[in-house]
Amino acid sequence: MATPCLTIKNLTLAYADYVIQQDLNFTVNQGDIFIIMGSSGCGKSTLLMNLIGLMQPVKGDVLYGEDSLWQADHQTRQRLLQRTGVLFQSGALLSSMTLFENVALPLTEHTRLAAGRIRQLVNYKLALVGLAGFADFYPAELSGGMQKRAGLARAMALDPEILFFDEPSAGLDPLSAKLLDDLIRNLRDHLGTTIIMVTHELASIFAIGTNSVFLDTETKTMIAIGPPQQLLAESKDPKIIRFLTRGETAARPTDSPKTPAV
Ligand SMILES: Nc1ncnc2c1ncn2[C@@H]1O[C@H](COP(=O)(O)OP(=O)(O)OP(=O)(O)O)[C@@H](O)[C@H]1O
Repeated sequence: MATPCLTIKNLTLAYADYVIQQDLNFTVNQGDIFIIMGSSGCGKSTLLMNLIGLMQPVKGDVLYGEDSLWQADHQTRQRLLQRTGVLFQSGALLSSMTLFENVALPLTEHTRLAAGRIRQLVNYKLALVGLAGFADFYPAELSGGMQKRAGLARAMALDPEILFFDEPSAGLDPLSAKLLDDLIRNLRDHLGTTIIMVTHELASIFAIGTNSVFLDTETKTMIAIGPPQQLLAESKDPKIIRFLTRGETAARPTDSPKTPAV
């Protein structure tokens, strides 16, 4: 049976009085690769910030397992957030540090592990993302795909239960994007990490998404939830169909069971 990892309850997101999304209710289960999708500006990144403690919702709550993120005191919130890792669009590596130092940073900041143990863990994480042998390189000496994978190694440094990604494959060529998808799926399969990903890359959405939510700009709320393939095959909402077929299909034909091509 599916175990809830993150529960989003009646969430309303706003910048001051400007409501971005409201009445969001959904559950991310352990082991999901959960996609947050919707057109540009609908509020995907804003939702992510409310899930990772960087921005407080104006209403509702986020539960990590059974623990409230937003009713909790600061210390408890920090403890809950230590179970997470985040990879932002930019990869956010520190340019003045080598890959080794970048990946070691969360370990030196948040643990009391001995230097030798940290070295072992960093080398393991770099090997995990295919960057063994690049520990002494600086971010500027790497390709965009390698920088993303290094960012992933850093996000994985503290063995998070949940990994959040904001547009991980943005700016990558299709092959590097596919490699990153494969890596994300491997992490889920081998380490059991739950993945929550903001993206509008259709290839990634269909390749690795096990469940998804669709945020709508017009109504300012979610208008669909379900596995992406299922939404593509079954949704009757023109907005969802247009999005998932890159605008090639405006509405589902009623006389043909054929799935539109993507
Ligand atoms: N700091 C801010 N203050 C006020 N409004 C903001 C702020 N950040 C974002 N917004 C607005 O909130 C809305 C949602 O932005 P957000 O970046 O969450 O959307 P998104 O779906 O992630 O977009 P994209 O796909 O283009 O990255 C947009 O209208 C944006 O202009």
